[in-house]
Amino acid sequence: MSESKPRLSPTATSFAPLGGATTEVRPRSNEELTPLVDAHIKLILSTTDDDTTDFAPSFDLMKPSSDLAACIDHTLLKPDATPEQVFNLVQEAMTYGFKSCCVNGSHIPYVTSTIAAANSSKSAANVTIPCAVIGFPLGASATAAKVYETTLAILDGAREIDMVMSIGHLKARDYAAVYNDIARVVRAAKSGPASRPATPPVIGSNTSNSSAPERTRTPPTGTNHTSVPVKVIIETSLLTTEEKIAACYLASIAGAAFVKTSTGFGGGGATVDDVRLMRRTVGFMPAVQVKASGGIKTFEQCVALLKAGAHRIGASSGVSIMKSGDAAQKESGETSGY
Ligand SMILES: O=C[C@H](O)COP(=O)(O)O
Repeated sequence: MSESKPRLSPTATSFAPLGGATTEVRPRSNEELTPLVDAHIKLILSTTDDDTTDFAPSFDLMKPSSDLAACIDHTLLKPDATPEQVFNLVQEAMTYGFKSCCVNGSHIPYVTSTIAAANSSKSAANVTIPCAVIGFPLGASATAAKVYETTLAILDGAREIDMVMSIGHLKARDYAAVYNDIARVVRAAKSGPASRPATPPVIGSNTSNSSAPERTRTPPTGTNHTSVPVKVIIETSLLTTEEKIAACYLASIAGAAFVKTSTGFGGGGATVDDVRLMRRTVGFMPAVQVKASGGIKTFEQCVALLKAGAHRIGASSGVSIMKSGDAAQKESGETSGY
């Protein structure tokens, strides 16, 4: 996606990320964070987005393409998702070239091994990677639980992490809790396998998945990553405008690679206005990207959200998005072949 210049011109020193390298996490206090958050809210609200110029991705948005597919996280997060449905998700992702398969942690080993098996039988490796949701869908888990969930998912092959922030602490303006929660997950994702805690002891054979094959948590090949990007889901449908700005600002300075609109389970999904606001809010740190997710069903929705500033799309309807775009092209006489 072509990176347009940040639309804001904050003084770098006033918004420099806190805490230096995000591999260290010095807990932050509300005394430190509240003035910074309030200043950013004021800045964003004062720069009305009268500039509605669209962001132009570096690829043609007139028809579905492999470039569009590479922006889509093909997602299956339903509580009743079966291994067969996960298998189909992976096949679809590899067929269309979607960026990732986004699933709950218990499905990560299966996604990892299914992609690896496909790659071993193909000359060209698939672009699709495993992506795990963490603290999903409520974000109300203890930080230590999110950290451990992150560690296990990466040991099982996850190459991206989509965490849900602590929404209640944000609404209580406990910015330290929100920041520290995100920063500790980011550190766990950046710290690399060597410093990850040992795998948990297997407690007896009467585990809830006793029918599941015994799994030894030795990192699958290719997971020797020292830096797995973390996306922070802020759940826009539950937030005011000021809270959306605060959440994106805190996620950015805590080391997030993306800010993401929705879980898809919070009663609302991605909107053009929210994506535009989020893109402006993180503009002071151009490396931070925006993911739109929740309720995205058509090619046209994807185009509108990408033009509003989204870098990535999360959707359980990836195949119909690609096909709906193709149908539109057929009507106009061109096809993309999907
Ligand atoms: O990206 C995560 C969302 O759960 C996808 O939501 P969706 O099922 O409405 O596409």
